[in-house]
Amino acid sequence: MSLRKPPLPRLLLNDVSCMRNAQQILHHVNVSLHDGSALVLTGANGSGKTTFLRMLAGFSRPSAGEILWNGHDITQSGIFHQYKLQLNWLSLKDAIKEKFTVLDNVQWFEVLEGKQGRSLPALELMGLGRLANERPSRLSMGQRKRLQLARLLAIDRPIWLLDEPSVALDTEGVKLLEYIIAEHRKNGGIVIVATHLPIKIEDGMVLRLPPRFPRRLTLVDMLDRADI
Ligand SMILES: Nc1ncnc2c1ncn2[C@@H]1O[C@H](COP(=O)(O)OP(=O)(O)OP(=O)(O)O)[C@@H](O)[C@H]1O
Repeated sequence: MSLRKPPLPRLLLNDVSCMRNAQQILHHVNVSLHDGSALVLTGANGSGKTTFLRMLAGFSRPSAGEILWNGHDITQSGIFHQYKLQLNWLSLKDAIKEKFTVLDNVQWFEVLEGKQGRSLPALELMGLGRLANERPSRLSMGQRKRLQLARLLAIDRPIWLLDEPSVALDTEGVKLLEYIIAEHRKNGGIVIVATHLPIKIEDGMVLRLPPRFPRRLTLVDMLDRADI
């Protein structure tokens, strides 16, 4: 009989709560994530999906509980320094610099990462190869989102925190997003996605955050309940 211990989760949220602006947003969340896994956060507007991602990114600390990376608390400064180098963050703010070309907007992040040669192939995969030398002002909303996805590929860090990554993408763009998420996971990456829109993520865990303030009954709810 083997007495080998099961592997530590790469990321563990242990009874985590989080406040924002003196209000408790997340209550006693428990999640464990191993290499190659995915977590999909859903819930009503204001339920705390972005707060969850911000906390994992280290922008805010848990008010209770702990977040462990490889078994170490990420809020310890020595650990956080290493942990943050594992993160790739895609937010609704696209951080695109208008005075740079499309290619420079990806390459800049790649160079900061000490890497090279990934930016153009990433843009090509995202269907932006022919726009590489244009200014971002030439891009549509969906193309700007594709540029952000190209950055994820060029920077190539293991833990992806994606806030509404499919907003503004067309059907092909969503398929590309699903493809790069699947490939990233095959390579052992972890993906955490906050989304309102359906994205196909095989065997992804789903965490539905409860609404912060239960909404009042609407006329439609009342009619439903009356079964008219
Ligand atoms: N900048 C902020 N400062 C203080 N409180 C905030 C701020 N942004 C959001 N909140 C509070 O945190 C709560 C959770 O917001 P959060 O953005 O995490 O929700 P969400 O689930 O991502 O919403 P959405 O679906 O609208 O993107 C909100 O109800 C709001 O009261």
